[in-house]
Amino acid sequence: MTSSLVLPGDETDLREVTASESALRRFLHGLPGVDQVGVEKRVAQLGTRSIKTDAKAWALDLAIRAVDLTTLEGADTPGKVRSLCAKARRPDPADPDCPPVAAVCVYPDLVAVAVDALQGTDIDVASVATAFPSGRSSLDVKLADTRMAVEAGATEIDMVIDRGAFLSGRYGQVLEEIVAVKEACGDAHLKVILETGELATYDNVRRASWLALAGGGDFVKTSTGKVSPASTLPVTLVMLQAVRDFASVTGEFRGVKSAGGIRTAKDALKYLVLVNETAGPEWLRPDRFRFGASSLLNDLLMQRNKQRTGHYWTPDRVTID
Ligand SMILES: O=C[C@H](O)COP(=O)(O)O
Repeated sequence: MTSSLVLPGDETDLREVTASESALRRFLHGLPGVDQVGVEKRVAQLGTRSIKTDAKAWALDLAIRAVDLTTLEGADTPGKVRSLCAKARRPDPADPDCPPVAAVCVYPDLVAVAVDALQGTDIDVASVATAFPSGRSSLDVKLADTRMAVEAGATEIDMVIDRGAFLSGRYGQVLEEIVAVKEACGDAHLKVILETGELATYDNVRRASWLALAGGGDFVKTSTGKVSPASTLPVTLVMLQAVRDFASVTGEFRGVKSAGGIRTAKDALKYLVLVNETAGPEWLRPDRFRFGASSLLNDLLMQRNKQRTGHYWTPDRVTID
């Protein structure tokens, strides 16, 4: 078993931690337990925070810049992906100051279409891979899926962990898959989807986050959007604590992507408050925090417009996300 990561200092050396299944289990089960009541209370408290007008305008723009504009439907077509890319480039065609989103996220077979449509921009093309959303396939198939997306031009890969293996305690297998997919990514960034709605406990979310980080994930991502519950504020808090603690031990900054079920600007702002208060303001940037969302952008744009003009858009200004 190998890890791409060596922790500085000698208290926790992930080379040793990941050297054997038993050491890995000891490490993951030795992580402090999550105080469920405390986490939920903290989220409820932060949810009541109001944001001042200036900060709100800034936060709405940040939220737009942090969106991975997503379409992951069996019925997706090149035409739909092109429309989405046009929206990603210029979310509000009437306002040249409106920032573009961070990335467009699609299935592997539509990566080339997105790459072509986003030429000349800094917008990333993210592809789900590794037998998304279930992750139920052989490692060879998962690696082939990843390579296909990267060869087509994906700059970000959103993999899923094998939840069956994780819940059975086969942590070494999960880690090895993450390490292998990271290698197959080459220069593309790797987001590791935990599918928190299937992990049952916050302790498992914390353990899976550390596994993903130890395996070289650039981001830990909550959900596929195909399982309910998808992203929640409490699981995001636990994941933010993991990247914060990982950074304090290793000096390496990794990101969190909250994905699935986030549809309103009001909720997006609650997430940004949570990021600020849990990981810190250093994480309030699109390379350290993302929203994976298929239908959040329109509400962000409507609230942005309301903020600037004092009135909402008329329905004809709203296009598909
Ligand atoms: O990764 C992103 C999710 O699939 C999007 O989920 P959503 O359709 O609930 O926004």
